[in-house]
Amino acid sequence: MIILSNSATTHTDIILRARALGIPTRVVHNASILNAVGASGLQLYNFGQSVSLVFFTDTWRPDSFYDRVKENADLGMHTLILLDIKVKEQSEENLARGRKIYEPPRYMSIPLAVSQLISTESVRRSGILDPTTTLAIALSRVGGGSEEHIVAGTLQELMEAPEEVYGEPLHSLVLVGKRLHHLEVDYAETFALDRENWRRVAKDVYGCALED
Ligand SMILES: C[S@@+](CC[C@H](N)C(=O)[O-])C[C@H]1O[C@@H](n2cnc3c(N)ncnc32)[C@H](O)[C@@H]1O
Repeated sequence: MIILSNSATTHTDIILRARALGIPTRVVHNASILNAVGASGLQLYNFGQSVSLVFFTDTWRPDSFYDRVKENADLGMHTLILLDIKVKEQSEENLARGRKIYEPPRYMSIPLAVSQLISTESVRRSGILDPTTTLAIALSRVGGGSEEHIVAGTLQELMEAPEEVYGEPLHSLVLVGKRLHHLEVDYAETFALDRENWRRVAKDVYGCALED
């Protein structure tokens, strides 16, 4: 059995279970969003823990990701947020009736992800996510040639941009940490919705030493 990369709990679990069954394993290292996120211009060694954001419902709004984001933010680190995908999901009724009918696939969009982050901030209130002063970078289809889209801005700018700006899923979002290097700002400026505001926030709010 060959596992393409061993970078997450799922992979480690599969390898350990295969070994326990006496199945030979071999890891072939592979590209992953965990390193391809470097396409944003943010340096990989400035990232903290990655988190996943799931679709909120009226009754289920899990926000434990916020604690990880806060830990990263307190250290000035960037946070990679993986966005929920729902494929091969059954409705409760079809599940209950044992019907193998699946709902259409759903992929969390960047504006939805940002609105969920802002609504979580309004509940948790640590002040780490602010619509106009938190910078973020949205990435879709990284490594997908002309289908790759990278868009940078404040949370508010990203939430208000039309969905077409982001291209097709899969999408990820990076919250920019305060320990921001001026080269990261310069590089990601190419992707900014509003270049002037990107530099202004980086300089005035993040305290990044930028040349005017
Ligand atoms: C299970 S996770 C990661 C799995 C994948 N094997 C990897 O390590 O890249 C799936 C999530 O990763 C992110 N993702 C994976 N590939 C991506 C890509 N090419 N561009 C942007 N985000 C991606 C999306 O947020 C997606 O919902």
